[in-house]
Amino acid sequence: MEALFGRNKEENPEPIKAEVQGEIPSWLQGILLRNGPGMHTIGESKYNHWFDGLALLHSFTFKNGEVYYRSKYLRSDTYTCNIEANRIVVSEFGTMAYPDPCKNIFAKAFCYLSHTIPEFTDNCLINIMRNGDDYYATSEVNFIRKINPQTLETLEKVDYTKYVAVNLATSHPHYDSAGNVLNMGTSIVDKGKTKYVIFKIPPSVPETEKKKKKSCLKYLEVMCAIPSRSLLHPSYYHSFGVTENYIVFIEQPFKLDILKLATAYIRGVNWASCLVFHKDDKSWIHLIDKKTKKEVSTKFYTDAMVVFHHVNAYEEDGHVVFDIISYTDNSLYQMFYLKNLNNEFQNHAKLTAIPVCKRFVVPLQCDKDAEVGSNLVKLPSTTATALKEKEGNVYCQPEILCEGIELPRINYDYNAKKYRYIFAAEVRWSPVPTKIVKFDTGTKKMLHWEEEHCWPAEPAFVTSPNAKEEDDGIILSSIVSSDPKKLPFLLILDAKTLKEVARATVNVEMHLDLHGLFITEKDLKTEQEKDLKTQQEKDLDTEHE
Ligand SMILES: CC(C)=CCC/C(C)=C/C=C/C(C)=C/C=C/C(C)=C/C=C/C=C(C)/C=C/C=C(C)/C=C/C1=C(C)CCCC1(C)C
Ligand SMILES: [Fe+2]
Repeated sequence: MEALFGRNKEENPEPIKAEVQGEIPSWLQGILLRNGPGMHTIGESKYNHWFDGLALLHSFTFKNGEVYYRSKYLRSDTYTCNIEANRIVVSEFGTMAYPDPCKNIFAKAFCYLSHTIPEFTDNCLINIMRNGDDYYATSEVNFIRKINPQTLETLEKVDYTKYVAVNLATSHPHYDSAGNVLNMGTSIVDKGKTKYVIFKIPPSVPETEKKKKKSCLKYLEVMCAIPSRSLLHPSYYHSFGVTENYIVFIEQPFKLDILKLATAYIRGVNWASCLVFHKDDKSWIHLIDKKTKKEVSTKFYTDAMVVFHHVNAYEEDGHVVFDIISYTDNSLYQMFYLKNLNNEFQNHAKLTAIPVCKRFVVPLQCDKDAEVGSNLVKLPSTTATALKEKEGNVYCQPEILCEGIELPRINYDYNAKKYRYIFAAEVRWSPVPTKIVKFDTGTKKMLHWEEEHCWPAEPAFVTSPNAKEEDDGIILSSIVSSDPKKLPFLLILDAKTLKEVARATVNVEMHLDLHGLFITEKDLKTEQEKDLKTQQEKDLDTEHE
């Protein structure tokens, strides 16, 4: 346990050929690229929290039925500074470091009101984001780190604040069919006008600008800004939902306390202690119309909850339906403190609220004449309700879809559309993913894959060629083992049956990761190809001149 969570993992930057059992589908060509914390001790100093660890990228490359594994630490400025100092010198969410680049700023009381934004960590350990031909390691602060998806090399550091006024941004962006990135961030240092900002990044730069080799981020567009209900207590959020016409944002009572943040450094506490769950408050559900860029004016709310992952959202007969994994408290973050994840974790690392997959249904037409107390949901397929209240507010009560799943993924071709299947890791009361599950939201039936001592990572769905049905494809997951004698492997399951198709075993110490994505062969461009493309475009331009 200790070994799986807290022990530093070695990187293996050169490709290692995996031993394949079963048959890798011949059409499966590309790279599964994933991110997660790999180093928690630097010299004598240790991070407090598992989500603080230095980002370790790893990938499985599928080529002609063979699989190659590699891993490499993200060479973030955080990594470099820490390794040079041989101790933790940059603060992470769960670990305050001294000295720290933030010192000059946060030593001044109430400096959050000033315009100076301190340089935060660029240890992007949570996910991978695709933007056109570019790939980034992401976290939840204003920095993202461009990476080479084939070699795992770290490229430039990109600062969102140069393009949009956000101090935080999610590591779970969405993508539309045109390849635009849609993401959300929070602006907390803009003259006290705390707000949530929804923005869009195009997949390429305008034709006329191509010669200048500018970044797509230069063409970032702000779609909408939603003022925070409380200027000093913006909500924390880890993801959001999209439907064809709307963005779904939950302003949950799991909030950052800005006054506490401003004094955290001098008080000697971590940033995480400034995140507070107000169990008696409401969770507000915001729907933003993508076309008008305005919020739906009806006030929808539900009970207090803590949400990290949205599963999917869609519209059906005048309703917005969205599925999330929710908790009734903040024990998930507490559970991942490394002091709890030792060999006696069974006693220390326990959730007091298990993840529950819930379906909310929000009516788009709120009949003015509807009686107070009436249910505005007209969908026969769900037990979720939306009750009209006196003040015109609408109180939403969810339908419970299932319990004990996390790290949800779907066939992303069905994102924002009516869908049926959720792929996820099964978790109960401890931070141990025990099974891979496929949940059918229609029949409520579940399929499982499990093996003794095996801890599966978030399952990624890859569509098969000529797919007709939603689950025509395979599931990829990297599996680590709590039995030191058992080697880690990449697992391929048939997404229809959840039966094993093949596995590729690697003789390395693999880390537990968080999130990632699959890049198909055709989307992979070598740096030479990218340069060639730019050159061809330049040549075309000169021909036209
Ligand atoms: C063992 C496994 C893998 C599975 C088991 C199954 C299971 C239960 C899975 C559950 C998984 C979940 C729910 C994962 C969630 C991951 C999260 C929430 C990561 C957040 C990171 C947030 C990060 C890094 C946030 C960093 C934020 C920072 C540094 C903020 C800094 C800040 C500073 C410095 C001052 C100004 C304020 C501000 C807050 C912006
Ligand atoms: Fe996440």
